[in-house]
Parts: sequence; structure tokens; C-alpha cells
Amino acid sequence: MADSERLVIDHVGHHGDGVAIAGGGNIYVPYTLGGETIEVGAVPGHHPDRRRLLNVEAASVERIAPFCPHFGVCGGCAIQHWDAEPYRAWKRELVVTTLAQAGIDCDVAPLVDAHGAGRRRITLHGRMGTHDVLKVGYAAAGSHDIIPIDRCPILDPHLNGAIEAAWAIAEPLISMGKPLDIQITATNSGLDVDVRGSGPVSSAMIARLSRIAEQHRLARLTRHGELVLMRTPPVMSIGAAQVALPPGSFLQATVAGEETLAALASEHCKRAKHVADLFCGVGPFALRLAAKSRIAAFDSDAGAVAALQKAATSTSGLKPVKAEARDLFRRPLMPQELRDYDAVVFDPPRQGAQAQATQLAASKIPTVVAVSCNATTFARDAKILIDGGYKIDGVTPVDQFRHTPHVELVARFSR
Ligand SMILES: C[S@@+](CC[C@H](N)C(=O)[O-])C[C@H]1O[C@@H](n2cnc3c(N)ncnc32)[C@H](O)[C@@H]1O
Repeated sequence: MADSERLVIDHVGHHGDGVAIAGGGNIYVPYTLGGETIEVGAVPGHHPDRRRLLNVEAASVERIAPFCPHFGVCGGCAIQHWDAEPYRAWKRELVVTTLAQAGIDCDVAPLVDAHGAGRRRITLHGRMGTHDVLKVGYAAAGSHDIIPIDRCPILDPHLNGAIEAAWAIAEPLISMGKPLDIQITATNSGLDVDVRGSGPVSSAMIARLSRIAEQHRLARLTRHGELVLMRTPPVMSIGAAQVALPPGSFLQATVAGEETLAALASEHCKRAKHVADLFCGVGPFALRLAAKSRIAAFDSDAGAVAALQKAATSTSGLKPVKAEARDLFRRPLMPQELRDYDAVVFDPPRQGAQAQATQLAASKIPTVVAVSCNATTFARDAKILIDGGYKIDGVTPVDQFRHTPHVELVARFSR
């Protein structure tokens, strides 16, 4: 290939890259838009179908200026250069085309924006760079390099101080020679930080980390879930309940995302007296649904299940909630167990819930609500339910990961 070449972008693909059709195949170019004429260069390494943008020669009318100084190098945001309306239409279309490809014909509602105040949780990576210079930031686009970050404009203001705290924590720990992953969550009580990596540490290091936690006024600092320092227990409000957050447990990326998904699940289950919440996490659906319905909640994360049970038990005015630790990949709820419920909500991780969907398909539950963060595995599981006799009533796409190709969705099935 010459040093540079000219391409015309046809459309934006499923991963947010512009797609040019050239030489009988697709060429993917990040940060470009349909209709644009661009100059591109080769991507280092063996990437015959990828190019790097050198220059936009004829820009789309939909192109806008990105707002983050790290955009284009940081791998966090794929799309900040596209006007809101075409971006939103594209994101909804991601769901429409994935369902169509799986042979599922159903209503897809307009995309619900759920960015709200921004992301309430981040994972920053700490690495020793060349010349022993510490880098704390996000992975670069398309590589494992770390782009050092001093600010990130898509964060919830409750994460203020998080990036500075991550740098301070990485500073002493990086000398142990291991890569670090620093997960920081904004809670009602302040920042909750869990550090992974580094290996065993001395008591002098623990004392140093404790001082850093004090200086940065962290609510809690843990290493691999083990307590380093707790200044105040990290608590999240969920509906009427207060949940004491276990270190590292799953949380939806934005407050607005959690509220939107939970509101859709509640609406779909509003007539149900007894609901099973599968893959319940710390209970963002269960604790809200329990305002009206009895709940049985299941998740493999024993810490999350215990936190949910404790929160439910200490909140007045809720219907009974029974939370249980259970691996639903290996031991899905079987049709005879499912007879107890008149609605099921299931919200699996990205790989979906094939084994559980198969058992749901063999059950007689009148209402099944699927919440998903992966349209492809959702479509596979939805097909299992439809082949088992369920009708899909509709799908609502939800955008809590604005500026990325990730989209959540909520679907209702009935029989
Ligand atoms: C997408 S999260 C949803 C959690 C919760 N519904 C929420 O909105 O916060 C997926 C959940 O599945 C749980 N999980 C992952 N693998 C599992 C398994 N094999 N069996 C049961 N739960 C599992 C995780 O612990 C996590 O809480």
C-alpha cells in the first residue's frame, strides 16, 4: 500500500468505525462518517482491512467537533464527532439490524437517552511506561497502550477527584512491577476504590495506601476486595432501600441507565404478584419491584446477593424479597421451579443466558422481561423464547454508554 490513499466512507459500522467499500471488501476507518472523502494510512501490524485517518478531505455535514482533548487516541469513546440525531438513529438501527439478521420481527421503540449526569464508575489502568514514567489512564483505541488521562468529560461529577486518586494510588504500587486496574465508583458516601494487580504487599505499603485514602477522602479503599481503609461505608440508594455496596460488584454505568432499565422492567411487570429477578446484582430491579411484588432474586455473586438481602430486610414497606446465590449458567431455574412466578426479569452479562432462556422457553410464565447489554446474544436468547412459543411484544433500546457502540435494551415476551 502507498503511504496514503483516498477512500470514500459508505456508512458507520457496528463498532462505530466508518466503513469504505474498496477492493471487493470492507475497509474500517475509525472517526469517520458516511459520505466523507478521507485520506488514510496503514495501521501498524497485520490489519489488512483497517486504516488510520490522516485527513478529512470532504467532511460530512453531520460532523461536529469532539469535546474531549483525548478523543481519537483514547479507546474510551468511539464517537464524539457525530451530530446527536444521526448518532441516535444509528444506535437504534444497531438493534433493528441485529434482530432482523436473527429473523426477529418486532417493534423497536425510539432510543432512550440514559447518559444522565454521566458515568458513575470507571476503571483506570496503571502501567509503567518507557523511562520508568508512570501512566494512569484508559487503553488506547485498538491497542493495550495506556493513554494517560488527567480528565474525562463524560464522568458523573460525583466522580470528581477519582482520576487524581487513581494516580496517587498507582504511584507507590507500580514499583511492584505489575499492571494495575483501579475501579472507582461514585457512591452516596463518596468514592469507593478497588485496586487489582500488584500482588502481595507489605504492611508499610498498606499504611501508605491508607494515608492516600485519607488524603483523597475516599469512602473505602480495597485491594482485590480486601479492605485497606474504610472511612465511611459506601452506600447506594436503590428505590426506597440503602444498599451497602460490596467491593467490585456490578453496577449499571449511569444512574439514569439504572433508573431507565428498572422503570421499563417495573412497567412490564406491573401486574405480577410474584417476580423472579435473575442475574439480580445488588438489586436495582428487585428492590424497586418489591414495592408492589414479592421477589425471588438470583445471582452468582454471593456478596451482591447478601447486600441485596440485607437492604431488602432493613427497608420498611417492601413486599418479601428472598435473594439466593446461584450460578444460572450451570443451574438455571427449571420449569417446575419457575411455576411459582407470574413474571421473570433476566439481565445476564454480555454472553447472554442461553441455558436459562432454554428453561424459560419450556415454562408457562406469562411475562418474561429480558434486559441486555449485547444485542447479538439477546437475539440468540430471544429466538429460543420465540421458538418455545413466546411472542415478543417490543424492544426498547437504551443509551447509557453514549459515545460508544454499546447499547442496552429491554424486551417483553408474553404467552
Ligand atoms: C449485567 S449484570 C446485571 C446485574 C443487575 N441486574 C443490575 O442491573 O445491576 C449481570 C449480573 O450477572 C451476574 N452473573 C454473571 N454470571 C452469572 C452466572 N453464571 N449465574 C448467575 N449470575 C451471574 C453478575 O454477577 C452480574 O450481577
